[in-house]
Amino acid sequence: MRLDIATVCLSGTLDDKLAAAGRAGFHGVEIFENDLVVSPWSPGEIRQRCADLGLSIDLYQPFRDFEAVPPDVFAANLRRAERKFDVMAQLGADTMLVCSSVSPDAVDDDDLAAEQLHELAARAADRGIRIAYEALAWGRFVNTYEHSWRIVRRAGHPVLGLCLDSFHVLSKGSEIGGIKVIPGGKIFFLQLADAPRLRMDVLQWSRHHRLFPGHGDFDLSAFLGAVAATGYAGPLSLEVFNDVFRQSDPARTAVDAMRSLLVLQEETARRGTAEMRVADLPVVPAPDGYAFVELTAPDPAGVLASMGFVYTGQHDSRPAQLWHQGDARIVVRPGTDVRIDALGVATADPLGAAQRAERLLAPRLSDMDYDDPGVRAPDGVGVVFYRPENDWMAEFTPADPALVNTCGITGIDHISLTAPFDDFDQIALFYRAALGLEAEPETEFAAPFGLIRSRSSADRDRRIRIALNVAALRRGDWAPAVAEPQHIAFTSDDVVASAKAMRELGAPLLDIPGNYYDDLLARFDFSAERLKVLREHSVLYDRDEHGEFLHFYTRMLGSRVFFEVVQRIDGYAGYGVANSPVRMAAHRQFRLTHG
Ligand SMILES: O=C(O)c1ccc(O)c(O)c1
Ligand SMILES: [Mg+2]
Repeated sequence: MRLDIATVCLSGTLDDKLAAAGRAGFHGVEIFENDLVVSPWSPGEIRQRCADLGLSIDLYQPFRDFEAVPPDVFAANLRRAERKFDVMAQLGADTMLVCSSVSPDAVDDDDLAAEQLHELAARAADRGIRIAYEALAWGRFVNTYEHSWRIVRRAGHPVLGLCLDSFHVLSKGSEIGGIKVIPGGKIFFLQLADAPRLRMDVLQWSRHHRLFPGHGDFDLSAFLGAVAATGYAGPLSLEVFNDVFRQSDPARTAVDAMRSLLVLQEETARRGTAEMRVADLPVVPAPDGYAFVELTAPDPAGVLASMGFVYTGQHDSRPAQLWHQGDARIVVRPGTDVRIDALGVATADPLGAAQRAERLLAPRLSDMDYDDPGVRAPDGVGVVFYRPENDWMAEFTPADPALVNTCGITGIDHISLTAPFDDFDQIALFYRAALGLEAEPETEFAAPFGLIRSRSSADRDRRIRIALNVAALRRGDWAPAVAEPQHIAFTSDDVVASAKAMRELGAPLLDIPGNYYDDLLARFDFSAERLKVLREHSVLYDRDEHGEFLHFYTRMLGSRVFFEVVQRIDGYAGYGVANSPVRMAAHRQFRLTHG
């Protein structure tokens, strides 16, 4: 299917927007009138520019406040329309979007609306133009797709059809089953936007908070499935009004937008909509877990050894060391600060997985860095794919077996990354789509330096879990929060024993304040002995409907990375998010007292 984007989605002037859309691989655009009016290019030049970029102009919009008005206003509106048809002729655009009226001049009269739209369509037909009528969710009298369809049907003109916009339909909670009775040929245009569920005025919601598909809470694949079932064969066009995107690098936004459409098509097809031709995204087996996590660090040996890791080998061609404990493997390469460089993901089909991620517009990693196929995620973290049988370990020359002081770590539970506010949604969608993960419910918590949104995703078997937090914005000079913390959470079958063993080896564990334990006692009916053990070892606690969660943290290593050790009891499914503010405050306290 043709994949389009409205120029309103992207920041900049028309040349920035078109270049970004073209480069991201879109087939066509909706030209927003404002973008055209402020452009130094004539409509003919815009047409040429689009052609050079391989873009068609599939819609001109918006034409407002046209229908159901008194005769004098109607005459003026027709004159206005004729001037826009002139522009469209020069643009080579054949479809004009007419929004349902919000005008105080309009009257509540469907017959009059149909009659006037018929007249508009007759004039459009003379110019080879089609009219797509869209019910704005805040339209004065027409604000549901069902109502706009009744009027279009009553008008009965072949070049008058509907524009369906997922935001207007889903924001009102309309029944999407009704879409299936509309003949596909009468749907002239389809606009797609997601949004978070918010309780607010619908116009404000639409103008400020629309999102690309997969970033919000709407069931867009059900919506697209319903539209596809009508036989609609026109473009899938993104129309997202969003305060952040209006200011962001349009090239990056356009890539994010394209990725969201590819994922939406795939999901719609997977949910059984035969009409939806699948984007050629390779389908790959579920990941088998973390092969390893790669860190840059100046002096890894100290901390990893104090946590019971064993130095296992030196890479044959790169300055990288392999450390392991249980099934947790850490590759460390020397560098000035500590950061997570790459996730090694075990999969039965490494090449397919890398091709899928590449098709999702992630750049391929160079062979210089890794012998195996990998990509760079939008947050800069490498994702490298390996067969599960560990053949990648052959690249390391085994080290002399060191003194083994295991501290009970059995594997990697999850990776936690922090994304800048503006990129959070696209980074979350990328990891989910590239690795075949399912989104877990989004949470938010009040942390010392900001309200933090947190969203995790995991594969069905919970072998790969990625938790993503929004970075605190760090407004002004008051910026005490760690910029973009990252951490690796290891599993242990006995967290208290692990904490004890690590303390004995001198691991830099994080002390948790006494108030936290007093509060635990109030919230949970602990025995005095149990509480004493948790307090003594700075082990935190959480509980969900499945079971219990025990975990502890290290101090910050370098400027942004720390480790966690977790124990999930009876299928606890969360991440101890309730304890995150405690951890953040404790990291802050350590910085204050130890510099
Ligand atoms: O917010 C608006 O006015 C507006 C304009 C054009 C559209 O297609 C739309 O969905 C909303
Ligand atoms: Mg719209």
